[in-house]
Amino acid sequence: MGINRQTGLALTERLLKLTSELERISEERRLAYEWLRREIPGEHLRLEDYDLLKSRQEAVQEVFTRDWNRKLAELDEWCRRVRRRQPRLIDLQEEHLNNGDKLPDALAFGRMKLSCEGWSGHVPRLLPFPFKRGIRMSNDRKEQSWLHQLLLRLMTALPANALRIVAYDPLHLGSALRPFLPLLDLQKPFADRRIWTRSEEIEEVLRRELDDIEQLLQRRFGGSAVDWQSYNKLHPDHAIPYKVLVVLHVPEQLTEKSLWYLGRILEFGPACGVLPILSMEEGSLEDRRYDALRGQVERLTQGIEQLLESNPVFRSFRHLAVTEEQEQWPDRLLDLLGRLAERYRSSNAFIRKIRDQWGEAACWTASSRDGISACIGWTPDGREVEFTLGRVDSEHHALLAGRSGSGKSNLLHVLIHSLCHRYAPDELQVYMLDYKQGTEFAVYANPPLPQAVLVATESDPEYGTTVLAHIEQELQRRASAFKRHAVRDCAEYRKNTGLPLPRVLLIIDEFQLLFSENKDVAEAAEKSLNMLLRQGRAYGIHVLLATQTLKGIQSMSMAQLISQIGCRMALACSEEDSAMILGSNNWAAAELKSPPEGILNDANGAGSANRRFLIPYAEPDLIRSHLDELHERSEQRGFASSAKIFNGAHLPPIPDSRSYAAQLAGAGEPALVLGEKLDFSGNPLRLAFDRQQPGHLLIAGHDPVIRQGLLLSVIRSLSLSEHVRRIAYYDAANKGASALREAAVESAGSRIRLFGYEWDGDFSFLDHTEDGKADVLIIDGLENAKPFHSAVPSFGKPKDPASPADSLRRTLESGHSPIVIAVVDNWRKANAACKDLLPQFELKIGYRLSEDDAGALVQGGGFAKLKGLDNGNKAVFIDKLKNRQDWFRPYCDIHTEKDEPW
Ligand SMILES: Nc1ncnc2c1ncn2[C@@H]1O[C@H](COP(=O)(O)OP(=O)(O)OP(=O)(O)O)[C@@H](O)[C@H]1O
Repeated sequence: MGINRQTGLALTERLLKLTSELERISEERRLAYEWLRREIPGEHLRLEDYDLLKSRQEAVQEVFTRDWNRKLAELDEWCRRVRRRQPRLIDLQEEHLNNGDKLPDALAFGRMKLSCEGWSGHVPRLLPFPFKRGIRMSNDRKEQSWLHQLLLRLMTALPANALRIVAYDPLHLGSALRPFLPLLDLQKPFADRRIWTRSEEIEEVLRRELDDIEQLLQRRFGGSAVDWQSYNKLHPDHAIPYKVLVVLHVPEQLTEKSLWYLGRILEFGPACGVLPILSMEEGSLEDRRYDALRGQVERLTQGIEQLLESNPVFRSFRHLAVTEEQEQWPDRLLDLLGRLAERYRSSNAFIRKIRDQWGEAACWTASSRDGISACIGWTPDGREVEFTLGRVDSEHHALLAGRSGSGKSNLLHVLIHSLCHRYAPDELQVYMLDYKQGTEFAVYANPPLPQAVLVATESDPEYGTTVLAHIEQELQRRASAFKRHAVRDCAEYRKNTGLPLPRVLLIIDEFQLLFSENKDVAEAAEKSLNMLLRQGRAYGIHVLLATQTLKGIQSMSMAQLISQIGCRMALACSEEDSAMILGSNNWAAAELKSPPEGILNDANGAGSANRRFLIPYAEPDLIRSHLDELHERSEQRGFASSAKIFNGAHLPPIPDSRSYAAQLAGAGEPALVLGEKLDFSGNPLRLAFDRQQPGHLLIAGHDPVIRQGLLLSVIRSLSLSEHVRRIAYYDAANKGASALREAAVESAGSRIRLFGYEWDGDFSFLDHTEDGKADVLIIDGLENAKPFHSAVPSFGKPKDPASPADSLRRTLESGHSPIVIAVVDNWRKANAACKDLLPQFELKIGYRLSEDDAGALVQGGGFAKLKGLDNGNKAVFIDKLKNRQDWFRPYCDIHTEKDEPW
């Protein structure tokens, strides 16, 4: 309403001043008459004196009438101004509802009749707003009706978004507020959508309100804002609503804790925009148990009667008679309530921004010693909703679920940003493992989120298990350290040793995919997750699992896994999912309108612990700029980023020669560097050929990009290896691309000889090892390499030297130089053409093979059936001799597709 902004003077003062002016004018007239009487005594007046007196009196009256009328007109204008916005309650109409965003600085409540001689008029009685102290009243009908009137006035005079009401009525089960019950279904102004009635409920509600007050005092205020009003003035875009806390029949059903909470709220509430209104019987706090509260009520509240008494200034008037007139309850309230409901409904749109949660002062100042928490949204009545893990009184792991499009990714962004705003990298480490297709978490890779240890997008289940294993190792490391220092948990470790120990948060989006592919992987994942969920708490390791649905995965021992997760966050989903996420019989999530609504439940899904909240939108630009800010801050503070980046959608690019050389340095034998290990380390996969018994390598799979990448890696590795003398490259499939040829010649120079598909296969120029260096024969397309197929008869004289096929077989059997590296594109064809050769290779690499072909590849090696090789950007290396199996991601040449055939 902002009336004071227009006048520069608060309304209450203005009306008081104008009324006092009327009194002053009357008093001035009286004084003037008195003076005249003294000057011109009335007895035995001469005629001319009488005339003089008469004319003087008329002049005084004239001045009086002029001034009086002027002031009256002014007063009238102000009264009309007030009444235009806050008429008497019986005159309230829709147009009087405050549809703006400004708060009034006074509430009209009843009126005063002023009379003076023959004149009388009314001025509204104004109560300064906000109230400086709580209000107490009795339970009698008159005072209860004042309560209704006061609430109605607040609902109509404050903007819809600016008022919240929390009420407790233990004796009448909510019916004490009967006129307002039709509003309960809305989220405003009764944000809880009900009136609390039970002892344990009010204890919880009072605790919550006190927590909010504490939050305001500790986090939101400070600096330039000292209280609710000054904060709202500084932050008009996200002003904190005014809250009325009605507690009827005090101390009925109030536990000891409730009494204590209430006392604190009386003390600190009004400065934080919380108005406690208590009703109680005379003497109901006489018992010694209530001594403290009684004192607080006397000191910190004012009786409603006192509040409604006219200003003492009026009592000193001698001309103006002032009488109070109370409000009357409107007859047609239902109509008005309908309008009010409409207004509250339409104001439900969520207006908070994610940035509202962050303040510069709060950046990286929090300690995670006793747990981590961050604001992830607001309840409909504007209270911050904190996501908390790891505290003594909180849960330790979280589950987030909601159907596709319900805003899971958005909530994860909000959560990650809010946490990473609060905790520096030495307080919090985040592992992000995303199984979703798309680039949702990719934003955290560049620039890397300072707290991120891992940013993995489009992850692979195999890879996921290695991440879990890595975190398990971290847990073990912590366990040993705790044992050494004889401490029980993270907080104690930090307290006793003074050493830093960041909390670890592992976030797995679409975690059900970890269990989707392969039984071995699923079992490994489940085992690790179980271990982290069971033991993570003490070691400051927390897990957040997100999923679209729990259906399907429930069939595994997932139910047990999930039962260990106490904090549940649900977005819109089916009733079935709601019951699975939150807890049986808890279907509340099915009613959610997500985005932006969500439910936070940190009591294992118990229905009474549902906290409905609204999630802010993490705008992409904002996310990016916040990340830049965090990154800059981390550089200033000297936190070196060590985030591992994994993108399952792309193969790693072939490193430059220098990196290859570095990888090969120190190898005492010919070696290949073929890609990155598919594990948390992401280290290069180095494959060395034993000097004594080098073994031969078969590479099989159907994917031109991987094939090309592997061949380039092979050639580059061999040409950089000081233990390789000569290389023969036979392009039997006639598939070689110019890039490959150029790379071969460029890196190996004269050490390489290139052969086309017409080659006769005579590789006798490749000697056995002489000077400790090996020769290598690369057969690219073994299935097409006719000279090496046993089916090809060896024409010529029987005494002719051995055919290339025989020589190759002998070489493979002997396991001696030249080292043979054969590439097979079409496994079936190769199996038909040179079945006898294939088992001779001790070293094998497979990629993009059907389950059967993969089985045939590892046949006889004692390896479990290879699953998951038919898709994904990965390959497996198998060493039969050493019984070794490594999954890896082959390097690829990003230009492969553009190359023309060789
Ligand atoms: N709190 C919010 N306020 C406004 N818009 C939102 C909010 N949360 C999400 N959205 C919007 O809703 C859409 C879906 O959100 P999001 O991608 O986070 O959902 P999701 O549950 O992760 O979906 P999916 O599982 O299909 O990827 C997006 O366009 C997003 O911008």
